[in-house]
Amino acid sequence: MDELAIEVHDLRCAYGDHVAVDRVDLTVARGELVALLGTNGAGKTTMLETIEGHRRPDAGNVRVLGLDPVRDRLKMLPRVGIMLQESGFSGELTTWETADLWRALRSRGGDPDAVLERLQLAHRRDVQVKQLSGGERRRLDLALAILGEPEVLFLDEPTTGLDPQSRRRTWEVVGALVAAGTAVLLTTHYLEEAEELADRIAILDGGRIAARGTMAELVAGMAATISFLHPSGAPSLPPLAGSVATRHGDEIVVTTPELQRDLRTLLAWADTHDLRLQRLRARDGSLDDVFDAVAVAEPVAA
Ligand SMILES: Nc1ncnc2c1ncn2[C@@H]1O[C@H](COP(=O)(O)OP(=O)(O)OP(=O)(O)O)[C@@H](O)[C@H]1O
Repeated sequence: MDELAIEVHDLRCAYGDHVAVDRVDLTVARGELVALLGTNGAGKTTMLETIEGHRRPDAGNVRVLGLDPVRDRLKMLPRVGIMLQESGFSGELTTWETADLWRALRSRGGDPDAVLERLQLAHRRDVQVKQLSGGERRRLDLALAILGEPEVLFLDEPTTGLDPQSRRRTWEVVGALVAAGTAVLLTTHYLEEAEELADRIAILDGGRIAARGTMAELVAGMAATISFLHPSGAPSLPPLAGSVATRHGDEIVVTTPELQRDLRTLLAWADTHDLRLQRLRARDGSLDDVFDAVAVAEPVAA
């Protein structure tokens, strides 16, 4: 069995003269979740639509389960689940009728009641879709995408509009599918969603992959920071070799390659001078920092 469920090689997609996806490579293995992040207009949706077979690439190669998503569409569809940003289901049908219709259309099998139970929609099975709340509809979208346990799952911003509890429940369901061997390609604007779920992360910017790797690999190059309110009348800071201290209003921010060493030095300095460091915070580099670095590096139009 092919270990790679999704293979994208040298993909290029353009709208007229505008290149939306520019020579991108990406793979997702079975049992792996890859999160595609990016600024607005970075090309995530275009890329996802092309991998799903809704658009033909202008150049490059896409394979899903070894199949060409456009040419072999009918063979591919029963084996994949797709959760779009907006679903176009009739509001007149009930939740259960929608799931049952979807099962018949996708000829993929699966038990509508089981999947509704899994997404905590069993109590809403006989309610018309138009009467569901926004969050319930989003959960129904996911229920339909995972009906019949697809081998590959595409999730386009799956938790937008969900409350924290529903979001966590969604993460549990997706995590269980990945553990059972499903390959998942996810786009999201929630960095904590990528941190929670992704085995690997790719950050798209202006149609190109600007950064990629595991969470650990991505944040490895990011400096840690220590911040605190500058105590009034405090003497100058102790020497912190290789670190940079800046002042933002009343706050001191130390950017450091040696978090533990500098924190120890600063606490000793505060003890010696009998200072209280208010709003003291120390943290490692984060995905936000990686994302900011990508966004900041964006060329400014002349
Ligand atoms: N139908 C279209 N015709 C022309 N340009 C388009 C079309 N759809 C998208 N674009 C452009 O292609 C680029 C990529 O858009 P895309 O929707 O793929 O980005 P995205 O990363 O999904 O953005 P968002 O996070 O805002 O949803 C953008 O510059 C967008 O304006």
